[in-house]
Amino acid sequence: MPRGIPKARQDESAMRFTSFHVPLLPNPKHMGSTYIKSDSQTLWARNTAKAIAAGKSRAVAPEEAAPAEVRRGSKVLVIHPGSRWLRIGRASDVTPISVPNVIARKYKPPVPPASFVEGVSRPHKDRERGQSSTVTQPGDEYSVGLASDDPFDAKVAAIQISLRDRMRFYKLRVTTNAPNTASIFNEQFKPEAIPEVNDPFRVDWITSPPDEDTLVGDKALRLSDPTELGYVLRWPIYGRSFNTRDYTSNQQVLSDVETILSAVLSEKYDIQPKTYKEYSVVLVIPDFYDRNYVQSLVRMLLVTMNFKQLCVQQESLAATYGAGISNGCVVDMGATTTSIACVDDGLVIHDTRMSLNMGGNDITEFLSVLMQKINFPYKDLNLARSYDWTVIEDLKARLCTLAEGDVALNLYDFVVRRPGKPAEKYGLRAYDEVILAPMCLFEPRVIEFEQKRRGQRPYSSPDVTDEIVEQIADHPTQAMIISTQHLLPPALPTPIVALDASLATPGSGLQTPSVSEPQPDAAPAYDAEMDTTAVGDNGGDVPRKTALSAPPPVVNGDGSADAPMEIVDGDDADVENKPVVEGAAGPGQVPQQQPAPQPRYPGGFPIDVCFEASKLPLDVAIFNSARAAGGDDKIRKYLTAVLVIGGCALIPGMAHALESRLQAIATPLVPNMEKVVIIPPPKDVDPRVLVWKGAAVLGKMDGVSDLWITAQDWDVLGMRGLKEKCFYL
Ligand SMILES: Nc1ncnc2c1ncn2[C@@H]1O[C@H](COP(=O)(O)OP(=O)(O)OP(=O)(O)O)[C@@H](O)[C@H]1O
Repeated sequence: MPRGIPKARQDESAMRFTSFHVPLLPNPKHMGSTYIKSDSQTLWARNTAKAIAAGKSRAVAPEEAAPAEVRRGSKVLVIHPGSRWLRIGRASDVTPISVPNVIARKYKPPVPPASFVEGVSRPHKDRERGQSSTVTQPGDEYSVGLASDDPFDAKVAAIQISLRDRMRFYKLRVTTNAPNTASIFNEQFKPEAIPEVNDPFRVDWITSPPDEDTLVGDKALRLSDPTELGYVLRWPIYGRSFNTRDYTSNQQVLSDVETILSAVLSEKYDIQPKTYKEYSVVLVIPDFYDRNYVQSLVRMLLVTMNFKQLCVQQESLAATYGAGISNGCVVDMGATTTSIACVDDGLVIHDTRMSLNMGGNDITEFLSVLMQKINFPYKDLNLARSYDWTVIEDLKARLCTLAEGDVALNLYDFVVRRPGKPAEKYGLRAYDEVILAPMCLFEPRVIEFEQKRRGQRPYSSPDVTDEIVEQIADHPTQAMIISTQHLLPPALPTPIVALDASLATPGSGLQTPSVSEPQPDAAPAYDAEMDTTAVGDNGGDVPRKTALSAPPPVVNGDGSADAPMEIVDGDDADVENKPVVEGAAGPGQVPQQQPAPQPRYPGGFPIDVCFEASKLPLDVAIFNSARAAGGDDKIRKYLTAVLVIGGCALIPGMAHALESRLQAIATPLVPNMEKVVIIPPPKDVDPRVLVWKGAAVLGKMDGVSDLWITAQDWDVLGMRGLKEKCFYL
């Protein structure tokens, strides 16, 4: 304080005694950036200058004078490719067009039949007989406690136990014998034919081979029998990359993506290839993206299709723009994937990104299996046919719920529309099937993760795989998430179980727990007893296990990810899915002496870390994502702002189902945990298009001009240019 001036007078005048300006500390978020630090950056300036010069010369050319009024964003296309839907539109549009992301391509005979990979468990009997058999006979008992040696029944029973506990907690009555009553009704139901004139939703099937070599979107799905008509039907995007199972080469899949895009632009927007150079593109990519996927798409758009310039945005970031928030944990539940990421002031926090290998398709499939257990009245159901898939998708959208209060033995109806036959109206009785199906996201034991990745080849070329390895090593989120699994007592029912210790044998690829030395990060062992009391006043309003049998703490001193092999999600059946090396000793056998080779996965880990993490139950994964953002403060911050989007967010009761389960996990683990809050999408905004809308907001902003990269930039800088312009890494 300056001498001679009483403190009171200083306060009164409120004047500073110096004009020296103390500069603010640099923002730590940007300190890692190399932006404007290397010579290569000057290319932006040069390319921008070139573009401006080109613009000026056009402006003086009278024949190319710009139109007086152009709506902002009308020359910007926003493209959000999904595994089921392609969302596309001009940034100036209010909503995008949603087109099924599918293509039918003429094929030289023999045409391969439509591929359908079962992603969820099925009863043994179904597997033996083929897909569309009914299982329950009138009088059969199908309920909790069923004495059956079929692992499928055991899995369903476990989900039912969880449901019953929740219903008991909410004091809801369980209807005994409901499956039986429903089975008898469904078995006897005879459909009623709807005359064509009375069916406003009748489908105009394509029954003879059309002239076009390719059909896209809805038109492709109208082929009565693609194989018979000489077409192969394929969905080029799967999960957060390309569908490599159904394509033999990367070029084929890219060619299909390009064909779909140009067909949609031409048919819906009348934008022809020769005018692509006038349009800029905002491309929405997954948060946990595959570099090679992004690389290929960008090259296709800038070089092959020749769009003017491009900007890439990650889904969760776009979602926060769409919702008008700057911080939150974004949970995007799509058809094949559920992705989670926390966004902090307009930046995706790397270590919080998670991608679960499950979504709406699993709910659809599981619903169909459950329906067949109660004698689904439409006997010919075959999910490989697109019109039968639509029947179950429609039932799912109308019937499925996550609100326990909605569980009742209800009567529903549905219509089957098949080529060459009149539409048929069926009646259906169902009980808890409508809630068990979506519960598979929280109890993924019925999902066959191993089966899903069978037949898929890595899209990346070898050198790009190395980049992914590097990426995982740099951002070991998933490794960390798995390695810290043992700290988590799960919400009811147990989503994580200890892996049978007998499997942790030398040569099995799994390590025997070592607890000889105390570890600093070791978690306290949990008691194995169940406690189904309520958690707290409001948030903890579900029964839960407050205690769980956790294995001995197994944290490697160096924090490596091999230790967590002692815990996996799922049930014992998942053990089959582990990378057990041939020749490993089984329980009670003498282990072989010679060390078996360790399977090597990306990042040098003995397990496929991303794959294992992709099996986590939804609530556990969200908690882990928030935890990966930092300490308890971050968990409180992100769990009080969970933004749920994507098609599955439309399931009634989803918000409460997430809230209650997350609260049950967080309350005992996080001191002073507040109430978990699920942020609804803005009023009247469909959660399926929120990401697109957010990206469109960006496409209309003036500031976005700093984010564009041109074909020249791409040519010189490639992915590096993209990262520096669009991601702020
Ligand atoms: N009302 C509804 N109730 C339940 N599920 C729904 C509803 N509407 C859509 N879905 C499901 O949402 C899923 C599609 O979600 P979305 O449109 O976000 O997919 P996508 O972006 O193509 O998928 P992905 O994110 O996996 O690439 C489908 O499984 C669909 O059945």
